[in-house]
Amino acid sequence: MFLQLGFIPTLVVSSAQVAKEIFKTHDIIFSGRPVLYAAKKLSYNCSAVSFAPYGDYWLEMRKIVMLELLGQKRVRAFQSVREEEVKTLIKTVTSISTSLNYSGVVNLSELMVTLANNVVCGVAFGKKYNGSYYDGGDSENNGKSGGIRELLHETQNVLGGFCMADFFPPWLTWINKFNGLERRLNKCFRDLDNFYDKVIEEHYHHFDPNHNHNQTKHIEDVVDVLLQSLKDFLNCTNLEVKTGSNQVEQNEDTPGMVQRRKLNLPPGPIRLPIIGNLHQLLGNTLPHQTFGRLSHQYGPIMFLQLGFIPTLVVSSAQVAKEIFKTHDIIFSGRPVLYAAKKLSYNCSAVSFAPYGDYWREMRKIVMLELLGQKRVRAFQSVREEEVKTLIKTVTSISTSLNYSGVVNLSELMVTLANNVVCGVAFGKKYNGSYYDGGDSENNGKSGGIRELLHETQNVLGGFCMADFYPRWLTWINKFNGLERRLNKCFRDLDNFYDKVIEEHYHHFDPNHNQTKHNEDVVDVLLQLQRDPNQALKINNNQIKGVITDLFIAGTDTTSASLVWIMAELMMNPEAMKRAQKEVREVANGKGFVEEIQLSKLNYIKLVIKEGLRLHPPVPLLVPRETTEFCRVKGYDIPSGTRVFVNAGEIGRDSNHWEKPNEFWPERFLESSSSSSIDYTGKHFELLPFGVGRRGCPGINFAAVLIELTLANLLCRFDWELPNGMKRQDLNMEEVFGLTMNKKIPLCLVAKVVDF
Ligand code: HEM
Repeated sequence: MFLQLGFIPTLVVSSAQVAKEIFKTHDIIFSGRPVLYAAKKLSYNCSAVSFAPYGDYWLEMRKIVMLELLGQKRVRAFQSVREEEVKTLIKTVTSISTSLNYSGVVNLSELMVTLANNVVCGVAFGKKYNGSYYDGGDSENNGKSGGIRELLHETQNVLGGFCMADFFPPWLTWINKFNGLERRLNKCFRDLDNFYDKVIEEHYHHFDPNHNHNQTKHIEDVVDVLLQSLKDFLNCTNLEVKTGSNQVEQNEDTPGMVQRRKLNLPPGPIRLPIIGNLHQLLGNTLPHQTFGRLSHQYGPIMFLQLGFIPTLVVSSAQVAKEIFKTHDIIFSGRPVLYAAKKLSYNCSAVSFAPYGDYWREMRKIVMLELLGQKRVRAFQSVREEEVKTLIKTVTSISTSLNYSGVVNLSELMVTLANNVVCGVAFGKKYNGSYYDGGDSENNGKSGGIRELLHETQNVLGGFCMADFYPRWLTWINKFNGLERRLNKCFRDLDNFYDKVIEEHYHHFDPNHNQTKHNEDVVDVLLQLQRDPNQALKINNNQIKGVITDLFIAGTDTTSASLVWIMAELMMNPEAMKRAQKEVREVANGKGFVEEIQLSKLNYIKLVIKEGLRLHPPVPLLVPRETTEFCRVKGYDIPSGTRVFVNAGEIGRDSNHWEKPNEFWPERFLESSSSSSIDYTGKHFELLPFGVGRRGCPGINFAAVLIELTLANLLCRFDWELPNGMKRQDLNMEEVFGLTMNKKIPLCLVAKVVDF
């Protein structure tokens, strides 16, 4: 039977036959657990078995529980605990039945609870804790206020009670503030947590040969077993608890018992309560510059707390190498960010999918079918046509009186990159309004697709407080306008994509009157959708997610690179002269460099490398998130740590680069020491496209477009600064966003060169 409980689609199974079909055929699919409000908190962010999401982590934890705690051998080992408790029960019943006070009436309900609690206590902790949890449960206050039995009773009640927020979207959890549930839950959690801390502390002594614990020999209990596996895992000879300036005891928000130990975290600035180091990030400088400055003080592996988020910042090639050579998989997660989640159709595209089988399949599709060398070559005509249009536009502006010859290269580069990605993705340009499917011409005006993509970049790249706090705080976005902007963006993009997909259905209809066209990305994805041999069945939302990926990851990055490279060439006339000489020789009097001739351009490639070194368009890469606990350079890195690799800082590290702040393409010439360094992720000194499994898959796509465009801008025109401006007056400031753009648009005068 199907029901809708609040916002939650709900299935109720009420016969053996249906249960059999489900669990014989679809057991894995039905093995997830919902994230329930109280259970999440009390199970330490779903880190135990019962509420862990189905997956590798749950499998490991269940293995531990089955092997070490609940397997037959272990159950047998606790025989004496059970027998002792049942004997105590019998004694109690006997004494009540013979006592005059109780007139022989036994409250079996109460006694069964006591029995079960005592057995679990004995098995879990090696002794009964009947007392108050304030003193670690040692005093005797059987069932009275402040007692452990009472605390467990309250925990059961909180877990079992009706919670409105479990049936509505996460932002509605604020309701629990008013109905008292949050207060009760927090109190329960705090009391349990304090009690557990004391129990664990007591158990540490069982491992310490020097501790005078005057213990009687005891059966190994559950806490002993878990501490032993932690000890084995950490390969420690003792469970010494370290102390130091940057060590925290982690007990929530990061799955796994390992985090219950004091961690030896990398150095970092002092954290303030609640905001951690967020205030440092919100200063006047840009995040990669702030991180750069802090890393000079705290080192190339630095730990911060941004709001509630443990954060690692990597600022040297050496640390990046250690991480991505040794722990690439652990560092291949992505955090779930508020705006990215919505705009990537619930992380269903490549860039924000969590690391795992689904991401692997989607990335394979994107690499094989959309961004691989063969496919990139197939789109040569789209690129050449767009670069020719660009040259025509610049020519017409430079000869027109209206514009006094001044070309806004920043704007033209965005148009170029958008048009190329549109051509590749949809088979045609959509410059118009998204209300009519983008067909009318309203280049960049209100309601236009370019404007919509621009707003999408802004929403994605803006600062979102909820990305640094627990999920229930996302209601903030209702008040600061982000949610409204995000929903509008999503709706408009979604409507537009629907129309584009609808149009593409006709390409598969033999009766539809079509003109011949090149196969575009939407065609390829729709074909895969119909392919019965395709392992991953992709739906329309996934197709939309992939298209968003191409636009968001591929347009601004490419245009920003071109703008920065042109700006650097304007600042360095010698390099400009040398680059122009090369392209004009290769063009051989034709006035246009074709793609096939790009392989002859050597110096241009060095210019691009140098531009990307000084101005990586995504200077902190796309944030990663660790999927497990690991150690780097002797430091503990907890699971769920957000990771920024400061490619901007690494590219200007004076330990690796001579004259690091100078634009000097010659550093990559064959005769020099940096000649072998390229940007494909093999050399950790230069990481504009990222690194490892999650490195940029669009590298070929971007490289060929940047080379072709730059070559032709330099071939066809001589460039000058407008209005008598001097080189040193050219503003090279950066502006914060998803992509690091030049703050002031690059406006230059183009002089057409005759061929
Ligand atoms: C100059 C141009 C470009 C630069 C500098 C750039 C840079 C990056 C960076 C730094 C990352 C994150 C890598 C990491 O986490 O290690 C990335 C990821 C990505 N890029 Fe690019 N990119 C560019 C162009 C493109 C293009 C043209 C496309 C597609 C048309 C593209 C598609 C992607 C995708 C899908 C991802 C996510 C990969 C994943 O998470 O598995 N990029 N890019």
